[in-house]
Amino acid sequence: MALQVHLEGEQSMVFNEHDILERVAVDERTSQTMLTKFFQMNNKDGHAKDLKCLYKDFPQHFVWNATHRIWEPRQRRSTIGRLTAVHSTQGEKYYLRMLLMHVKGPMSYESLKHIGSRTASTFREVAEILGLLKTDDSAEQCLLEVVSFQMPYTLRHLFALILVHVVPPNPILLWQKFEPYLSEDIFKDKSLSPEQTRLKVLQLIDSYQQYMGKHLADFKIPVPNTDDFSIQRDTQEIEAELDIKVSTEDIASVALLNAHQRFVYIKIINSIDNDIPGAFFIDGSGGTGKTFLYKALLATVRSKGEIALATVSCGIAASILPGGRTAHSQFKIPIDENNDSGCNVNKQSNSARLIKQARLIIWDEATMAKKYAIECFDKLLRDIMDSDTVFGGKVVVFGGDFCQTIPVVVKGYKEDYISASLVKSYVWNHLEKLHLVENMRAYLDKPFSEFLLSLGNGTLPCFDDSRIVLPHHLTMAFVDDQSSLFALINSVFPDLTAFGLHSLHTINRAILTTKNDFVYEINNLLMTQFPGIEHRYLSYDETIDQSKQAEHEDFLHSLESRSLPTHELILKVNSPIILLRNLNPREGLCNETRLICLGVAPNVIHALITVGNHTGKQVFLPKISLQCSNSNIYIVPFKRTQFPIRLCFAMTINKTQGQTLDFVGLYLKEPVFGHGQLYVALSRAKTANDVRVLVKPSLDE
Ligand SMILES: Nc1ncnc2c1ncn2[C@@H]1O[C@H](COP(=O)(O)OP(=O)(O)OP(=O)(O)O)[C@@H](O)[C@H]1O
Repeated sequence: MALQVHLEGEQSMVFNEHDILERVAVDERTSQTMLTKFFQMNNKDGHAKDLKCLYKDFPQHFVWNATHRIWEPRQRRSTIGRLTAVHSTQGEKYYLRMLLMHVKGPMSYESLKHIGSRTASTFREVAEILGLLKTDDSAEQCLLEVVSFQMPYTLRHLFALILVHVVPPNPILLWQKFEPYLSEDIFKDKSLSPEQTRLKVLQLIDSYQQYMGKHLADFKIPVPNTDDFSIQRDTQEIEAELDIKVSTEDIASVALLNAHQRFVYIKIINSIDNDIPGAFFIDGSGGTGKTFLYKALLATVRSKGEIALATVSCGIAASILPGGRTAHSQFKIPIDENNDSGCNVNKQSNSARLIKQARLIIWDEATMAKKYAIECFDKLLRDIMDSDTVFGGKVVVFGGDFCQTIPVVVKGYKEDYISASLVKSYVWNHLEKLHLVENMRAYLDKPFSEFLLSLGNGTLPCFDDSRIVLPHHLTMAFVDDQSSLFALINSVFPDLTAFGLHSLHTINRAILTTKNDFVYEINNLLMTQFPGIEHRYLSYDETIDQSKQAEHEDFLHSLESRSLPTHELILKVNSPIILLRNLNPREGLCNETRLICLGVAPNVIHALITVGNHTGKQVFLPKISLQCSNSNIYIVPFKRTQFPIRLCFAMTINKTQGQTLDFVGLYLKEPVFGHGQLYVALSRAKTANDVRVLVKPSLDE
């Protein structure tokens, strides 16, 4: 059903040739339109008031009587409403349409201009305040909102992040405007001249950007032309590695290694100490202490003042290891595997020097990497080391668990997954296989640990070829969709106010499920119960080809993808959120990092990191433009400007790989479909008491 859109007093009116125009103009009946009557209904009609719906959804509940020009309650058949198209050149009418698409239950044209305590003078202004328009000053607004926190260290990180991910139109102006705030703490050092202070601040920002693959010069920010700056640039990558703090806990972990871990540890350290080339693969199922062992190895090498590179196939696991980075960013492996140019590391570069100096290179979750990436890495090392030996004769340690997730091949079959994986590479036969077998995560619960082992190895008895029976004490009885889901929610989150205490025990609980649709359903449900005031953020969506914008705008807002934030993001202070992009893995901001939302402002979110090595760190997140990595899945390629986050009371199973959770609620509305998904989900818990599984029986059961 087409719904009229017009500015106040600018509706089309139908009248007869002989009608007297003065009368027509004041005739209430002919001047009423679907839109003016929609406003009236929201004012006066009890049902419409309760519904408080969007204009486009109104025809689902009311039907337009064209003769009497009134909305009447709908008796039958639901209809989908569509607002008539308005081109962006039509100014205020275009912005009015935009607001009608997003503001629920408006009572008049005027009411659309009220936002909280403010009254805007135009619809455009309202659209801008609601974040529906892309503004050139969003980076500046974001920094201004953070300035009041007086945290120059965090502000510098945000500034670096904004330059790389927000790409403001005039970085130099931004620098000039915020230099005093960015320098506040360093300025207090009276031993530094103003020039030296500026140099130091710029060096710091430049060094943060380096891990995002950029430098200040890329943004034309004038860097002092001093030797200090270029020397620092030349050595900063190596110095940053040497500066990684070795925690006393990681040093102490060497003494705690179990017999298998110790065997592997000694073997690897022996290779390093005696300069013996070594290429190892540590195979261990979930919880057998691979990460614990890597930390012990890294601490041992680094505490001797030597370089150990910690890399991982995925962002979140990188943030768990001290100094961890994704292997793709550390070794500059091309994303496109058809690109045969190899790793983008120049043999004379600082990155190559760093790799050459490294005494140990770890690549965790190598089972998730495609064989081509590991082969690129092998070629890079041979080139840098001028050697024909595998991995250039360096000590390289891969690790992973083939029972968990293996490489993702879009729309691929089982054979495609296997043929893309490390085991099918020429490299595989060169790796010395070392095994960890004792489940240290579930060591307090032996029967649970043994159950996980059989599940991972595929040795549990199956019926109907593929189904297994879960032990009774892990499952919850299914009554009906709603009450069973509420029971699961209550067992995982018995007290939602506990999030406000920022206790890690509360934050480290999650409902895991198989599909994003179920994730949205649970997150939305929990958000309605979560205490606090709702803050609503709407994304700005734009087609890459701008000529298609007007035609597709409504459609773009409705698009969902697992790698994109939603068009409408509802947040409350203290709600748990998850990051959707690798903003700066070195600083703990990875795809899948979980955080707590500490505060909200129109252009920035203040949050606390709750997983990995950066737990407890406060960060600020800007809105960024995100393009879906595979635009082909949409009819029209487009970008979405939104905070790169989602709620994470519930998550898909894959998002928790490598993590230990204090409580796992597994919601199986339909059977698990991916390789090792059930195993990954259950093996996040330490004991059987920390798991509850809700399985919805299939219709034939
Ligand atoms: N030797 C040990 N002594 C004490 N605790 C240990 C030991 N080894 C591992 N752990 C603990 O067991 C848990 C699981 O270990 P870890 O995360 O290293 O396993 P993992 O093999 O990396 O698991 P996943 O494959 O699921 O990522 C962690 O809480 C870790 O601290």
